[in-house]
Amino acid sequence: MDKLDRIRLAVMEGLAPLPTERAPLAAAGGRWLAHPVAAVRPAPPETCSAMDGWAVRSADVHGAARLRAGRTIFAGELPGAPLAPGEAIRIFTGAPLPPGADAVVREEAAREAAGEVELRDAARPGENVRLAGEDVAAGGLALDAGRRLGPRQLALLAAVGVEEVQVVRRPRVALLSTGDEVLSGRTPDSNGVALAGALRALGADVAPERVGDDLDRLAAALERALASADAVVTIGGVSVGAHDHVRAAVERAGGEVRVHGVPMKPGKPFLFALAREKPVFGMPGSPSACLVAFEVFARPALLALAGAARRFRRALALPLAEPAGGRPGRARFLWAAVEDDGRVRPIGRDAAQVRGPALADALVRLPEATGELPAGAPVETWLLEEEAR
Ligand SMILES: Nc1nc2c(c(=O)[nH]1)N[C@H]1C(S)=C(S)[C@@H](COP(=O)(O)OP(=O)(O)OC[C@H]3O[C@@H](n4cnc5c(N)ncnc54)[C@H](O)[C@@H]3O)O[C@H]1N2
Ligand code: MOO
Repeated sequence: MDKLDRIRLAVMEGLAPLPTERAPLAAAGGRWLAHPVAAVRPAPPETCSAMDGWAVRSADVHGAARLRAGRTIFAGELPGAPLAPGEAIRIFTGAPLPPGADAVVREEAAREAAGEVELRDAARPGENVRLAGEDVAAGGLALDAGRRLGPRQLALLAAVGVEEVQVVRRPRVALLSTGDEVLSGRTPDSNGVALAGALRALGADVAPERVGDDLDRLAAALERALASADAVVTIGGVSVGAHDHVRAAVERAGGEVRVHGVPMKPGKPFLFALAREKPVFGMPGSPSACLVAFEVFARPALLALAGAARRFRRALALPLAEPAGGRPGRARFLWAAVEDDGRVRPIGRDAAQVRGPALADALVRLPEATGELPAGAPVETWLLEEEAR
């Protein structure tokens, strides 16, 4: 673990999930489960056919066989009376297996004529049969606490009869874009756009605001933010310029600055504080630095508040498509495209760029001990999955 990892863990330390609430499935999408959820019903709900064909007793079909053709069972019907020895019942995919049947012979391997069915091959016990609960058993664990409920997870819960879940409340995040140039619009608030979207993609309710380079105004805005939000994210004003008031405003609000300045590029001036027991993330103003610092520190910490078990991006070791490096002694982050052959190609490196973040599929992290790396060297690659919002 390097210095940066220790700081990341220190930022997350003590950030517990927010209170929980009950939600019907229809309102639970995008939230994180507060508790493990057990299946109310099994999936599949009943032992059923996996094919259109004929339900049989496998003992009747040791090889090619001729059986009496019985009734038909469709999906949604009751299984009805047991299958008699020497009988085959026409059955469709998803229809419940009649008692006594233990295999289904596919339509294509059977021929029906004059009230009889001719079966070409032997039927093995269990063939083309799905057992009730073989996917998820009733009462068994459906999803664990800390799982995000996306469409596929909601589908699983719906399938096993869960109608309501206990989820962590949505974080309320105040987003303060600072700077006279941003307030006036001379510099577009591109970081505000990026972070509002990134926060909403985490399920947060976002309250964005712009504040000029005025310590009193900034301190007042921060006070209001701390009164109403679970967390505050500020943008700009955290380095050493004459107008960099974020630290002073945090201290005026009684905040305790835990981190200010981190061994990485870009994103070096990042600030983390606790004020009224709420986390305050001070992001650098330079666009690439702002988004890197968000990825490295704020996103995992906010995921902890939101109740997520998985807080870090999935990281793979992928080979560099071209040489890359930096000054040893601090971690270096590069926006990168993942090419079709699985190599990663860095895009730009200036701390003020907006192009790299927009075109990247991944963020590459070069460790602090690394200097220049040749093409082909494996590098830690954080995959940035699409988060539409
Ligand atoms: N003498 C020094 N100068 C700087 C240092 C340093 O250590 N010594 N650090 C540099 C580093 S590293 C970074 S990163 C930047 C970040 O500084 P701040 O966080 O104080 O950001 P600002 O000065 O307020 O703004 C920097 C830059 O970003 C633009 N900006 C600000 N907010 C937004 C926004 N919401 N959307 C888009 N762009 C924004 C702002 O206009 C400036 O151009 O400091 C270096 N300087
Ligand atoms: O780290 Mo600043 O974060 O590069 O320009």
